[in-house]
Amino acid sequence: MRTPVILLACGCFNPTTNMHLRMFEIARDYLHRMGQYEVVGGIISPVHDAYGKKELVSATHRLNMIKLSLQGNEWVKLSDWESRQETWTRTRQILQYHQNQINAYLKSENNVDINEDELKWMPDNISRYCGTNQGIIVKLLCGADLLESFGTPGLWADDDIESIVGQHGLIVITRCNMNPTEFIYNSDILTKYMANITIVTEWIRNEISSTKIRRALRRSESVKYLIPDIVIEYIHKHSLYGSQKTHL
Ligand SMILES: Nc1ncnc2c1ncn2[C@@H]1O[C@H](COP(=O)(O)OP(=O)(O)OP(=O)(O)O)[C@@H](O)[C@H]1O
Ligand SMILES: O=C(O)c1ccc[n+]([C@@H]2O[C@H](COP(=O)([O-])O)[C@@H](O)[C@H]2O)c1
Repeated sequence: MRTPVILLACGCFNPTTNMHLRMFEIARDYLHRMGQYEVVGGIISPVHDAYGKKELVSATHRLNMIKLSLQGNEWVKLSDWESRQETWTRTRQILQYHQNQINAYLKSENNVDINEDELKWMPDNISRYCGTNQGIIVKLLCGADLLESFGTPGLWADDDIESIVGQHGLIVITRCNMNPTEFIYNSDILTKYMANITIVTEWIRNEISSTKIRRALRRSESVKYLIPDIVIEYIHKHSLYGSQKTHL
């Protein structure tokens, strides 16, 4: 029997690129074909403004751009829980919060204890799992750069890495010039929990990143087909990233 899982991607999404959306599709496709997991849904959790990364536009804009990007997408939902907290929250807590809410919902009688706001990011078909006594695991979906950031001294707590990989698990999408398999080999904690890490190879290599999109926008270069048209229009309308509307 397949283990039901939900894929949660965290990050800045500054702005959303087509690669963020593709990441969910190739992960779901690969996991279905491998047969171990059943992907119940996907969640995007944009980072809090207090994360304070250079050039980060407000969470309000980033949430709006994700909402626009997800129009017509039936299985990936936006969660604003992280951005509504008082300050930046560590990824371990974000995974735990969403997993606890989902499993509490599945166990609760008539779902009386669940706040309506929390339902917005839950997969539409979640009630199928009510009464099955089958817990749902929320896994962290990320690119290989996020995995490699585990090795940045002082950035992640060892306990958190152990909990994220041991209790949730990782689905890692390969990125240009990165070797996640070697990175795992070099880490004792990651090697210990290797069975909980799935590497998905993006064979159609690309170097799309939000950094390059912001750079192009600043220089008034076209970003069409790299991010959704509707997001480009939003960026121009709100003059984000130093963009000036020369063309779509
Ligand atoms: N081209 C890509 N290939 C694989 N994963 C990607 C790609 N772009 C983004 N991701 C993943 O999407 C998640 C959210 O990414 P994030 O918002 O940090 O995007 P980014 O493009 O890496 O941003 P920035 O360039 O601003 O650092 C991360 O796990 C990141 O690894
Ligand atoms: O939980 C942690 O300790 C932790 C440490 C560093 C980064 N993160 C998360 O990882 C994501 C990094 O995004 P970025 O754009 O800086 O690559 C973002 O969602 C952060 O909240 C999380």
